[in-house]
This record gives sequence, C-alpha cells and structure tokens, in this order.
Amino acid sequence: MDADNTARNEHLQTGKGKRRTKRVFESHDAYTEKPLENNDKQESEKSMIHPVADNTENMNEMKNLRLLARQRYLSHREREKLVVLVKELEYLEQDIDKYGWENLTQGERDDIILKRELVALVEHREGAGVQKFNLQEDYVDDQGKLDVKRKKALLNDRSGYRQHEDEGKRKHMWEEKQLHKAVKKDEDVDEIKLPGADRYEFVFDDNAMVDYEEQKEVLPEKDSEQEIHLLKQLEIEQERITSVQETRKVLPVYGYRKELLEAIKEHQTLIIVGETGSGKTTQLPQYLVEDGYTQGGKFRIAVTQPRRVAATAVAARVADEMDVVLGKEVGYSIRFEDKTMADRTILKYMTDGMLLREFLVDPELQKYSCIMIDEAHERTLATDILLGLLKDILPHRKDLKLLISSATMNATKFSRFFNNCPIFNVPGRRFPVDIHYTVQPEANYLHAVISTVFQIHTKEPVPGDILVFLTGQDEIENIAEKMEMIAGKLGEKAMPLIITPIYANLPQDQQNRIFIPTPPSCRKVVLATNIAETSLTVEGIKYVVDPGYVKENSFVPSTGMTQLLTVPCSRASVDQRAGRAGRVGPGKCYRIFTKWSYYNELELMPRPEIVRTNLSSVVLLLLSLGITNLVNFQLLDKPSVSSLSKSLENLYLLGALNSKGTITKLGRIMCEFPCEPEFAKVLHTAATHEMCHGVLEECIDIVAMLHETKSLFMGSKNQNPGLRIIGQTDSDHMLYWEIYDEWRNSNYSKMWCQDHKLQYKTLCRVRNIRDQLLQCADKLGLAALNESARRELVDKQSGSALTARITKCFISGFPMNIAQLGINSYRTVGKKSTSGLDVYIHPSSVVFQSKRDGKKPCKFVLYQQLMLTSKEFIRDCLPIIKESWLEEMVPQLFRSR
Ligand SMILES: Nc1ncnc2c1ncn2[C@@H]1O[C@H](COP(=O)(O)OP(=O)(O)OP(=O)(O)O)[C@@H](O)[C@H]1O
Repeated sequence: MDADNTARNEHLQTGKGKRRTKRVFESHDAYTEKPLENNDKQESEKSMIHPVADNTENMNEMKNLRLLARQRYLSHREREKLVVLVKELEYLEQDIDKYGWENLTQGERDDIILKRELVALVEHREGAGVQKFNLQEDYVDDQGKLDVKRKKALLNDRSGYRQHEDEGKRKHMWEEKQLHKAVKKDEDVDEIKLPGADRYEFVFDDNAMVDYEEQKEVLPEKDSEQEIHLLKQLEIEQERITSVQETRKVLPVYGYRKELLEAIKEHQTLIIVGETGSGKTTQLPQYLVEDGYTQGGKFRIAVTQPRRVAATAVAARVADEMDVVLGKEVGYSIRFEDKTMADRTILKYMTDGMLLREFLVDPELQKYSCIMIDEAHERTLATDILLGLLKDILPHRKDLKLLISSATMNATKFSRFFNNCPIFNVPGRRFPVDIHYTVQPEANYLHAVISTVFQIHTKEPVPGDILVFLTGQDEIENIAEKMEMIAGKLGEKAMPLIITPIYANLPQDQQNRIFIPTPPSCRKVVLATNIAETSLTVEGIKYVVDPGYVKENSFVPSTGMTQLLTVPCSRASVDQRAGRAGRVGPGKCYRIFTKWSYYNELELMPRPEIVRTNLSSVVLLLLSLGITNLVNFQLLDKPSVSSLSKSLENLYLLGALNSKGTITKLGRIMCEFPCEPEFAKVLHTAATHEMCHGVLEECIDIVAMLHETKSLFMGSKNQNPGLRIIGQTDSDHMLYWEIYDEWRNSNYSKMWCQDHKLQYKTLCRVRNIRDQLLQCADKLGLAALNESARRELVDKQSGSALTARITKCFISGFPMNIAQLGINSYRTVGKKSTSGLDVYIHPSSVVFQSKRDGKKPCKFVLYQQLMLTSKEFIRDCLPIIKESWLEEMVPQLFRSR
C-alpha cells in the first residue's frame, strides 16, 4: 500500500487532516463525442390540463383546449376532456331549446359559445365526424356512422355532466315557467295568433326582415393577457413534448433498435451492456411493447430495479414518453406500494424484491412475456436469487425472454451462468463527462467535498446543479448544515444555493424535492446517498462530486450482528455516479481520490449482497418454492456455509422449519406476510398463542411502525417535544404503539402530527403498511382467531397485561435478539450465551432515557437492531419485565437458564 492509499484509509478512519481551501484536480478521460443539443424542458411545465374546480377554471381549461386544438392534434387525455365538453354542450343546447337563450345567464352563454367554437374547431380540423375524438363508443355505430338513437339516449343520461348548482337553477327556472303557464288563461299557449291570419298567405318580403346591429366581440384585457400567457405555456409544452420524443431518437440505443429486437427474437436470454444514459432502462422496454411482446395487453413486461426511488422515477418518465397515465399502461410496484392495474398495466417497473415475491403466487411467471433485470452489476440479494430462479424456469417457459442489463458488469460471468448466452454491446453515450481526480489524497474527504462544491459554485456558470454522493443521513445533515452556513456568509458574493438531501429514510415528498427545477440564477446541490447512483435522471445536474465511499451492511453469522461499515466503492459504482452528470448535457465529475486509487485500490465490482447478508427470508422463500437443495441451487456466487446454516438455525427456532429442514405450515404462513419471517412470527403468535393471543392489532401497529421509525420524528427522537404529550412509556415498542394509537384517535390528523413534531407522510405510510398486514392476517384467518381470543380478554385487559402480551409476542419472533444486563453494559444471549457480545443501548432509545432518569434497568432487553457504528449499539428496545417469559415463549432456547 503506498502513501496515496494509506492516507485515503487514514482519513476515513480518523476524519482528521489539514483542510485546504482550493482543490486541485487533474483532468482525465474526457469523452470525445460531440455533445448534442438539449431541448428538454422542465417537468413541472408539462401539463396544462387540470381537473375542473370552478367555472373560471373550467373556462380557462376550455380556452386552453381551444388553443391547443388550433395548434395541433389533441392528445389522448385532451380528447377525453373534449368528449366531456361535447356532451356538456349537447346538453346545454337542449336547455336553450327548452328555456330560451334569453333565460341563460351571461356566464352560461359564454360557456356555450366557447364550447361551440371548440367543438367546431376540432370537427373542422379533423373531419366532420366527432368520432375522431374518441366518441365511437358513445355515438357511432359499427360502420362508423352517427347513431342518432344512441346519441339521444346518451343525451338523456345527464348525470355526471352537470354541477349541482346548475341543477338548482334549472329547477328554479322550470318552477317559474310552470307558474307563468298556470297564471295564463289561454288554453293553447304555444300557438301564435295574428288577427286575420286565416285570410292571408304569409309572404316574405323586405318589410318582413328583422334588423340587426352588429357588435364585434371584444375580449376583455384580462383575457387577452391570459391568452398570451397560455400561448406561451403551450409553446413550452410543445417544445417539451417534441424534445421528449426527439430525445428518444438520439439515444445511442435507438441506433441499435432493429438489431436488438432481432437478437431478442433469436435468443431466449440476452445480456445487454451499454454506457450509463444510453437508454437501456427507459427505451428497451418500450421497444418490446412496440414489437408486440405484450400482444395487445395479454402479457406484461417486468423491469426490475434494485432501488425504490429508481423504480418509481423511471416508471413516471416512461409513462410520460408513452403519453399514458402513470399507474395504467405503465406502472410500478414497490414494497407496500403498488401503482399498477391488474387488467391494464403492460409495462411494470418494480424492485427486484417484489418480483421475487411474485414467484410465490406464480412460480413460472406466466403473465410475463419478458423480464428485464436492470442494473444487474449491483448484485443485490434479490437480483441474485431472481437470476437463479429464472435460470430454473427458462427451460419450461420457452416463450419467456430474459434480458440482463447494466452499464458496467462482468458480462462474461453472467453469460457463463446462462449457458454462454450472447452479450449485446451498445456503444456510445449521449453526453461526455469529464473526470477530474485529486492530485493527491485528501486527508478529510468531507472538508474536500465542501470546498469542491463552493469551488464549482463560485467559478462555474449557472445553470448547472451539483450532485454530491455521501454515505448516510448523518453525513448529509452535517454537510448540509455547514454548506448553509458558508452560503450565508458568502451572501451577495455568490448566487443563492439550494440544498436538497435525498436518502432512503427521507419521506417521499421530501425526496421528490430533488426533481423540482432550479429557478434561474440559482444553483441546486443534491446531497445523496447511493440511492441516486443508478437509473436516476435529475435534470439540471451537471457536476458530480464523489468521495468514493459507501456504507455497506455486513452480517456476521457468528454473532448474528449486522455491521454498518463505511467502505470504498467499486469502480462500477463510481462510474455509475459519474454517469449522473451526463444525462441531459455534458458534465463534469470531481472524484475526491486519485487516479492511482481508482485503478489500483477500488474493486472492479461491488461485493454481492448474498455473501454479506442475513439470508433467513430468502432461505424461507426458496424452501416454500420447493427448492430444498439449497447447497446445489444455482447462484452466481454462493453464500458462505456458515451464513446458510445460521439462517436455517434461526428458521428452525422460529418454527418455520422442522428438524429435517422441511418447511412447516407455520413457515408457509410466515412466507405469505410481506415482511421478514421474524415479524411474521410475532403476528402469528399474537393471534394464536394461548399465553398471549388477542393482541394482533396492537402488534400489527408496532410492526408497521418499526418499518418506518427512521423517518418518523422531525429532528432527533429523544428531544421530541411530542413524546412528553404522549406520556411516559418504558419501551420503544409501546411508544410507537401509543404514537400510532393517538394519531388514529385524532382521526389521522395532519395538525396532530405537526403539534407532536411527527412526520405526517411517514405515519400515512405506516397506516398503509398496517392495512396490508391486517389484510394478509385476515386472508390467513388469523384476524378471526384473534377476534375470538380478544372477546375473552375484554375487561381483563389492563395496561400492564397488554404490555406483557405484546412483549411475549416479540420474544417469540426475536428470540435471538435478547441481551442480558452485565456490569457495564448488556450482553447478547442466545444459544452461544457464553460467547455473547457487549452491547450498548443507543441514546435514541426510550430505555436509555429511563436509565438516565434513574430507573432501575431491566435484567433482559429485546432489541430490533444491533449495529456496529462507533460502538455496538442496540436500537428499538423492549425491556423484558419477567425472566420467566423467556422460557414460557421459547423453551427450546431458554429452558436451561
Ligand atoms: N426524467 C428524465 N428527464 C429527462 N431526461 C431523461 C429522464 N429520464 C431519462 N432521460 C433521458 O434518457 C436517457 C436514457 O436514460 P436511461 O435511464 O434509459 O439510460 P440507461 O442506459 O438505463 O442508464 P443507466 O445505466 O444510468 O440507468 C438519459 O440519459 C436522459 O437523457
């Protein structure tokens, strides 16, 4: 290891070093391709069609449509809107016949004039028939001719096209008319009688003519201004649409469309390697749709992504490109959120974990004609298992196509795994990205990041936003604070700097802030973890600052502990990160490490998750799919035998496997829940175990909360003022339950969340998770079992009895997560109690607070997470008040104590 290398590792460990104000980078690897022009417009400017809120809005909308119709053919959505307007117009025309033009208000007349004009305009443009704007199913017969009967029938069916207030007005007018008629004595009120008319023939001459004076329609000033504004918006929108469609044609993958489709037709499995931004994720699935792989809605195409944020963002982009509504033809599916329609979605972006779960209900994935495993280089656990399962089913599903894609992967390894399947290379990238390395290693990379960002901010022109890759929430918050301080001190000397963070635990609406276009003369800095590393396009990003580190989970089978360690990224990851700078224009990437380090220190590929993670849920899933020979199950990389046996041991302890290693009935039930087997066991116990049943709903609330605790509190948990209002509790689990229960009692109020400094959106997600778990429990019959147990419990349920039952349920689900009080700290217990590990209660835990308040600590505590950060911390803790509960719930583990 040379000096370069040593310093890099030292500053990672110590974080100390001399700060330099100006970074010196050396330029390297500039891509030489000619940049193309970028016509893309900002996302937020796209649609001018809004739902009708009031009449003014309705009028504006019609004017807007009229303008659009003058300029071009209307889109599918605009036509749908137009259909509604046409129906409204027909209806209004009937009113005119009935009540007379003079009885309409000025507003109604304007409305009708505008509607007539709009319909005439589209009819004029597109031919006489209204069928051009999707009225076939309403007015037109099988030959395409106007079906008068159907039209009439439709017009008679007025519901839905008239607002209530109009209904009131019409009623009023009708009553007046009836009253008027009643007062009149003449019987034949409709016949006009002229004196002597029966003696003369009516002759039309000049004298009979009616005189009119012409008044030119003068639009009020406000309207014309509005029209100009709308025209401008229209131009922008048109440019954006043209640009989106043109972008598709200039992507490198477009040049290979035909060859790609031929290769896919010829081979069942194909590996596709193309530069970042070449169009793999967004374009390939669209080519497949265009080439008939969905056969008019009969089959689906699935595209997997390792990250939720990428799956949702890419689905939105593709829906836009295909001009369809997100959630209909194009949708996404991520855990606890499904935005697809069973009978309509043909292209589904999803996390790899979600496709894995689909194997449970459809082991041959019969509804799919094509599966694309994107960003395969990331080698997530779910991707690796998917590849193994797909390899297994391909011989039985000859019609199923499998595409494996990435920018930077060991393609030959993947090809070998799939019987030497062909590799398709898509050369070229759309925009060049210049890579800059530091000349020498930086002693403190966080200081270097801040200096680099301000170097760019003060020297480079706008527009040009910056994306910084950091390792986690703490680092992001810390850097954001420092940057805000420096920007404040710079004041007028620099342009305003907008700092937006993105990390997995940030609530969704706040994550989406990174996509908001930057106002002119400002610069945006996105501070991101590696969740922004692949597949994402954040428009406006021109500079990437990359220190080259990532936080990685590492499971230690001997202790059952997950360590969260900061480690250098792989070359594949830093190349992906650089790619984020060249998505919509040429960019620059500043790497806070040396070129030497890139070529000599960084691993080529990330370490596969399968060799560094807890395998319990995957093992259970494979067993439930009938894959019993786990050791021989084909995988790109095999997990270690110790980690396999640790997970088998864990599943046996939970009762998911019997002594022969076969999956039990309980194991199958646990598989059905969309959560880890340990949580599923908690819920099963809560509904069925005679010592503690009847608390299923409370346990579901807690389990749902435990999935979202990281983004629950505004600010730090232990300083949260809301907790005092909620009251005193001695465990994190009961605190979470009380929070959820109080929020439910407030009728899920947003204000309540604000008062208690809790994230409303997070609680909404908890509610969603809770509903799904409850549905699942219902489907499995557990809810009914719980209900009968609960009836017996009524009145006997005191607060402490409830806590006891809940604690017992969690002991049954997490028997390996128990620690016993020692002299200075807690010590983990379990089978290998003698070789336990000293662990410390994290300061964010309620149990830590109780200890500080001088309360006597419990002898045993259950924890949800064991993390090695600055020391071995246990988080989300539940004190076990009675030692006997351990033996009661898990005798096989605690009997001898
Ligand atoms: N939301 C968006 N806004 C603007 N342009 C976009 C958007 N999404 C994609 N693009 C354009 O489409 C191009 C192709 O994106 P796509 O995600 O298909 O590439 P890719 O080859 O899959 O890249 P990666 O390997 O980085 O995921 C981008 O470089 C960008 O120019």
